[in-house]
Amino acid sequence: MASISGICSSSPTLNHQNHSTPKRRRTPLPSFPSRPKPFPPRSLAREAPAQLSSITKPHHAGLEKDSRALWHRYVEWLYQHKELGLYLDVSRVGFTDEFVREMEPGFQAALRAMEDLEKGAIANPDEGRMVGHYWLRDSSRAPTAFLKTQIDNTLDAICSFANDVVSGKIKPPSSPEGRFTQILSVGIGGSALGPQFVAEALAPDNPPLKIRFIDNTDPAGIDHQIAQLGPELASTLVLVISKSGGTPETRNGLLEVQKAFREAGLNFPKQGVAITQENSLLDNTARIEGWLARFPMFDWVGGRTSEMSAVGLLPAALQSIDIREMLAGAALMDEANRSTVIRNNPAALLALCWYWATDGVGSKDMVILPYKDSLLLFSRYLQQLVMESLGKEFDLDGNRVNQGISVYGNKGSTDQHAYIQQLREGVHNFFVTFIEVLRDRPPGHDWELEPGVTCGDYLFGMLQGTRSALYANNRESLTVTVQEVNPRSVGALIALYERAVGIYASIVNINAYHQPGVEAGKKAAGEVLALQKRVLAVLNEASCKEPVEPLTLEEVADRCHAPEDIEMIYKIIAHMAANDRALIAEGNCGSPRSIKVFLGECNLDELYA
Ligand SMILES: O=P(O)(O)OC[C@H]1O[C@](O)(CO)[C@@H](O)[C@@H]1O
Repeated sequence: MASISGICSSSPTLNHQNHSTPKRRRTPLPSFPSRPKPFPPRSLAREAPAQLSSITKPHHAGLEKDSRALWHRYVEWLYQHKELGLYLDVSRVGFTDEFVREMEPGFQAALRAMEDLEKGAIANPDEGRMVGHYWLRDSSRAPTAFLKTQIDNTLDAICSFANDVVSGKIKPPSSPEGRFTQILSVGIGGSALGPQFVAEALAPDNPPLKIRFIDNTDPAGIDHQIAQLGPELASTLVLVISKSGGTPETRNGLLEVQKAFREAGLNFPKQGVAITQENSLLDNTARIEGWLARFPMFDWVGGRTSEMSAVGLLPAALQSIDIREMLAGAALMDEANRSTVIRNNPAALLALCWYWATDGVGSKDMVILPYKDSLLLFSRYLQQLVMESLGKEFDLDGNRVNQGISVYGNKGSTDQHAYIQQLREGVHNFFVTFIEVLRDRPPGHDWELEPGVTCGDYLFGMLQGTRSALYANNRESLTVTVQEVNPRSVGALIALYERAVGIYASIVNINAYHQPGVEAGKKAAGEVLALQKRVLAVLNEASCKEPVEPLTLEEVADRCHAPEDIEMIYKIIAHMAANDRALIAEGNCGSPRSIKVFLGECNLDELYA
C-alpha cells in the first residue's frame, strides 16, 4: 500500500534519544558559594521562622581532612535504625553546626507541615487534594474510618487475588498450563517505575509469574514484549495500570495488547486486570467489558508515590514478594521520620544534606550509586520521585524559582568503568549517594576466590575506595547502608526518599505533589496529532484531483491554515514517509523546499465526509 520515492524513505530528523542523565543549566559556582536564603517553609505550616536570615557556607579551605576529626564526625552524625538495620552516614557532606542551627526553624516548620499532611490536610493545594501515601502502610493514620476501611479492604483483596492466581485457583481461560505464568504490566511513569524497581530488586529467581513491562508507546518495544511472550500470551495476566485511566501511552499499549489477543484468538477480558481510579475511563471500560478484576487507585495517592498502593503491591504479590513486609519496612521508616530531632530523623537528614550540597537551588546533581545489581533501577525510580516532585517553576507564593535536583545513576562498581572518572576529576556539579548492602550473598553461599577475599569483598572495596577517592577531591557523598535487599529494606528505602522529598519541598516552599510541567508536553503532542490529521485531509483532497496535485510543504502548510507550523508539517511528512503510510514524498528530505508530496490512494469517503 505504501509507496515511497526519493530519499525520504528514511526519516532524517525524528530520532531523539532519551538520555537517562537529564540536561540541566550549568551554573558556574565559586568553590564555596554563599548559601541562598532558605525559603520560609509554607505549604501547610505557614509560619515563617523569624531567624532565617542568610545562611552562609564558611570560607574554610575544604572538607575535613584530618582522619581523627573525620572519624569523630562520622560517629557523631551516624544515624542508625536498629530494627531496620539501616544506617545513614552524612559525615562526607560538609555542613557545619552553624548551618544546621540556622536551618533548624525551617525544618521544624517542614516537620509540622508533614504532620498536618499525615492528618489529612490539603497538601496539594493546586489540585485540592490530600496526600495520603503514608496511610497505605499504617491505615490507622488515615483521617477517616472510611479511608481506613478502603485501604484495609484493598490490601486484603490484593492478597487474596494474588494467592488465587498463584495457586491456580484463578485460571486463564485457554492455557494448556492451567495457570497464569506471566504478567504483562502496561503503565507509565509512576504506574511503572515502582513495580519495575521492586521486581528487579525482590523477585525470586523463579517467580510463580514472571513480569514484563510495556511502559511506552513505542510500537517496536510493544511488539518485542508480545513476541517474547509467544504462546504464553494465553497464560499472561495483563495488568493495566493508570491512576487517571486516560494516559495515551497506556491506552495505546492496551489497544496493542488487545489486538495481539484478538489475533491469537484469546479472550482479553478474562485475562485483564485494571488498577485505576474509580470511574475513570479505564475503570469503566474494564467494568463494562467484564475484566477479570479491578483494583482501586486512590485520589489521594500520587503516581510517583504509589508503590505501596495496588499499583505496586499487586504485581509484587503476584511474584511472591512479601508485600506485608514491604509495608512494615515503610511503616517503621515513617515512624522514624516523624522525629522532630533532625539528627534522629533520616529523611530530614537527607533533606538537610540535599540543601547543603545543592545550595537549596539544585546547583548540584544527585548521583545514586547502589553497590548491588538488584538495586539497579533505584536511581530511575528516584529520578521521577525527586524530579517530578521538586522540579517546579514557581514556589507556593507564585515566585519563579525553577527548583529541582537532577538525579541519575546506575550501579557500582560498574559505573567505576564509565563515568566515575568525571566525578573524581571533572566538572564538580554533583554529590553522590552510595547505597551499601552489607550482606553479599545468602548465608552459606560465599567462597573465597583468593585467600581471605570474596567477590563481595571486592564490591565492598570498590565502594569504600570510590567514596574515599571522591572525598579526597572535595566531592561530597552520603552513604545509606542496609543489611540486605529484602522486602523490608526496600519498603524502608522507598519511604525514606518519599519523606525526604516532602520535607525538602517544604523547605524550599514548593508543591511536591503536582506536575503542571508535564501537561505542556502532553498538550503539544496532542496538537501535533491534530495537525497530522489536517495534513492528511489536505493531501487527500489534492490527491483526489485529476490529475493528482503534488504539493510543496508551503502549499500544505497554507492549506492547513498553519504556515507557522511548516517545520512540524515537514517532520510529520518525513515520519509518515518512513512508515509506509500511503504517502509519496518526492524530493530530498535534506532539502525540504524540494519536497512534493501526495497520497498514493485517494479516499473519497473522507473527502466528502
Ligand atoms: O497513572 P497515570 O495516570 O497513567 O499517569 C502516569 C504518569 O503520568 C504522570 O502524570 C506524568 O505525566 C505521572 O505523574 C504519572 O505517574
